[in-house]
Amino acid sequence: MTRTLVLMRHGKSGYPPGVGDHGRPLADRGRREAALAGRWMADEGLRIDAVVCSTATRTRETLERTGIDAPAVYVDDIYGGAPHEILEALRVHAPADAGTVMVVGHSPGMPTTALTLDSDGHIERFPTSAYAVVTVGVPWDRLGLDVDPDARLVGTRIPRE
Ligand SMILES: O=C(O)[C@H](O)COP(=O)(O)O
Repeated sequence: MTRTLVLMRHGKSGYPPGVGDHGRPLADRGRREAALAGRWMADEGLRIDAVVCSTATRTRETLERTGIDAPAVYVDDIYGGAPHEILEALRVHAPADAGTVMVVGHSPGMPTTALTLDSDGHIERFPTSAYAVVTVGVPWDRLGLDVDPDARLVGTRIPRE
């Protein structure tokens, strides 16, 4: 089975006074671009089977705005997570039979995870709402272990009007 991993950074966020980092919401632009990302994914034929999302408000809101209604789990380790934590979350939470899994997280976690999986990959920039598409050649529960993931960074998309 070909597995595809979509690593998405949350949309542009706001900084309302008195709201801690974890609770910060999206800005209007972030809401629009997250919705656009959902449309771009659909247009390129990405049908998401399962989602692993950071617990931060801005990532939850990003997922909601994409319109993707696949089953989602919310994992605190994605918030501020390094690649090994993100891969561990996938090992634990990605359903074995899911063909395409999306992680909604942060920078630098999302782009560095893509480059950890494909060390020959290249990412010039990864602004808010960007997503990377990575094919993976091993079951989800082997990611991040001492196993070649046989992964390829297919590309990065930056949804903008
Ligand atoms: O992805 C990120 O850069 C962090 O979550 C910080 O978010 P921000 O850039 O919206 O402040």
